[in-house]
Amino acid sequence: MALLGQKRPARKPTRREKEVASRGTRNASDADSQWLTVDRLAHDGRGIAHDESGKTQFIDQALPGERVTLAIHRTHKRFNEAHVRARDNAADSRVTPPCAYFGSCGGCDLQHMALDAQRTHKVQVLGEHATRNGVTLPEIQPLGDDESRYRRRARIGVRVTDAGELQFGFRGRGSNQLVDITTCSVLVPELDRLLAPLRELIESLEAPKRLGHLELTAAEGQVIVVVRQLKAVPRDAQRWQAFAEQHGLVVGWRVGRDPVVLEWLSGTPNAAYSLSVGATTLRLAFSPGDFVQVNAALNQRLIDTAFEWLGDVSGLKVMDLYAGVGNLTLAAAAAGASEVAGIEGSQGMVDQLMVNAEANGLAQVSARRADLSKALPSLEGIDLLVLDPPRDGAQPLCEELARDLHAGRVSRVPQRVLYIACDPTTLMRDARLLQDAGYRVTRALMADMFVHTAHLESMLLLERAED
Ligand SMILES: C[S@@+](CC[C@H](N)C(=O)[O-])C[C@H]1O[C@@H](n2cnc3c(N)ncnc32)[C@H](O)[C@@H]1O
Repeated sequence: MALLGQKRPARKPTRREKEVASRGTRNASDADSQWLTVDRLAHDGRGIAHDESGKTQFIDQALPGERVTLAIHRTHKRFNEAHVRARDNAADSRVTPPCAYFGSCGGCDLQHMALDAQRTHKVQVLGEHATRNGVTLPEIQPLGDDESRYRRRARIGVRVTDAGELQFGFRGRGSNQLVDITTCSVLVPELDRLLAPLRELIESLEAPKRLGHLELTAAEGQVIVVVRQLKAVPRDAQRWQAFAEQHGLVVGWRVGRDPVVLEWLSGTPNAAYSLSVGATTLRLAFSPGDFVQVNAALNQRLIDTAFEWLGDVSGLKVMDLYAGVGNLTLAAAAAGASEVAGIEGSQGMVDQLMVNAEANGLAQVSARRADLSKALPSLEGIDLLVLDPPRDGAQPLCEELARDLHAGRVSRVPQRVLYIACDPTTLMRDARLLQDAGYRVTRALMADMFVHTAHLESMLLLERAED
């Protein structure tokens, strides 16, 4: 009989559910009382120590050389996850985190480490990924700057609890819950100073529950706020308009589900950033949903380094895969390449790339849409291949290059590959494929694009011997 309108009786947990529960969370009172010394850092920035039985402990915010006792918050068969209960000494690299939310907010992992120590750690991580994959690297160049207010884009979650409390911020560490914030020390100042007023505005809205999240973008000369709104609320639209006027913002909302409609409530978006290539200054326009690197200064320096490595590219035929709105495509053209073809999966970004090429007078640029996980382009006659894939990497393409090289089809294999990656695991997997086929990594760089987090951007130049 159907239990309409009645509570279902509790069912027995499955064996899997029982196992997960028994693994579960131990509270601090169960914690180990041994003093352990932290040996090194895991790739995600947690300290690693071993207890008397040899079991590995991953410890939040513990640094190499520190003696600690632990509060274990999760046990597994081969390792435990823990945080520090007591610390006997402080590593030289320890600093006071600049943000009061560090530790609870999931946005940053490394604020307790000095910036140069963060960078040394990330260079080491990149090197370890290379070693693990058998890739031979030259010395890894670190690239970073001291400006840690770097994020020009952010997505802020908004939730109203059943008790009517507003939560406004990023997800907590290892949790789905939002950590309520009024400031963020890695946002560029024009975005950070908006957080407290935005929070106040949302509290005053008629229907804050209709709001999903906010996307903030600091473009040159313009700050754009896009509100994810489940259902339009006209009185709230007026409040957003007044807020936009007061703070000089462009505000839009994406309303509804299926289809979601983007409606501009105040101002007209005209987002763009500048990029210098030699004596040329490019202006790249983008829409709020398009990919752009979050750290503008490091993006510029990464491109400077790339063209320093590449030397004179005039007359070269270049293909830029995963091209976005043309960040590297236009840079290669401005540096003198004779033909540059960009391929990108989003038609909107392909169109934007072509608008950008035309606006910057770069007639040698072409672009088309393709899903590069399925359709591989012909590289016949290409001198330089630029790869800048998402986290999955570019395995199918690298496999195809390796097959062509093994089969002696050298005209289809570029002399040089410039590979930029946000995931060192897939980067080194792909680099190994290219290395086995005859490429050599001649330059390697770790760009600290995401300061205070364990993420790193890397760039390799791979070259094969002249035919
Ligand atoms: C890391 S971004 C790089 C964008 C650009 N190179 C830049 O520097 O701004 C990766 C790009 O790959 C695109 N992309 C993701 N998956 C793709 C696929 N399967 N085929 C083609 N493009 C894809 C994304 O839309 C995004 O623009």
